[in-house]
Amino acid sequence: MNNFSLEDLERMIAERAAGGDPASYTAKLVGRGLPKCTQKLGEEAVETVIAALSGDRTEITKEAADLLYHLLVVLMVTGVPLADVLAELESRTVRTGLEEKAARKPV
Ligand SMILES: N=c1c2ncn([C@@H]3O[C@H](COP(=O)(O)OP(=O)(O)OP(=O)(O)O)[C@@H](O)[C@H]3O)c2ncn1[C@@H]1O[C@H](COP(=O)(O)O)[C@@H](O)[C@H]1O
Repeated sequence: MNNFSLEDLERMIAERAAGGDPASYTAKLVGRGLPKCTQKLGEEAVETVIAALSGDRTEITKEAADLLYHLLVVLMVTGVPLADVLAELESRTVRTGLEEKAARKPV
């Protein structure tokens, strides 16, 4: 399983969403629109936090997998390729996180 990548999952999500198979969770979720997809992303984020605080590594692993899957769904629905997120992360590697934070424009 070590060859499986987030890019593979991103591709699978796009295929399932486009296919519209009624047996596909992805197609069903995407069909319910962005607000539902983002609601699920938020729920999985909270469940990952709860798992992390419990210290149960099996639960953390499962919740983190749910979180990454739902993040990829939201990226797909909003039209942001995973490659853009990875490029953003790569661009940040030239400086520390605290330097990057200081350089951000105030909101
Ligand atoms: N990685 C995942 C994955 N992770 C989590 N989930 C689904 O996310 C859902 C989260 O569970 P919840 O109980 O929170 O959600 P729910 O109760 O079903 O939804 P709501 O009632 O809240 O709307 C579960 O139904 C999980 O099956 C996933 N569904 C699909 N994938 C991948 O996507 C591929 C395609 O799946 P289908 O689209 O179903 O063909 C699969 O082969 C997997 O590789």
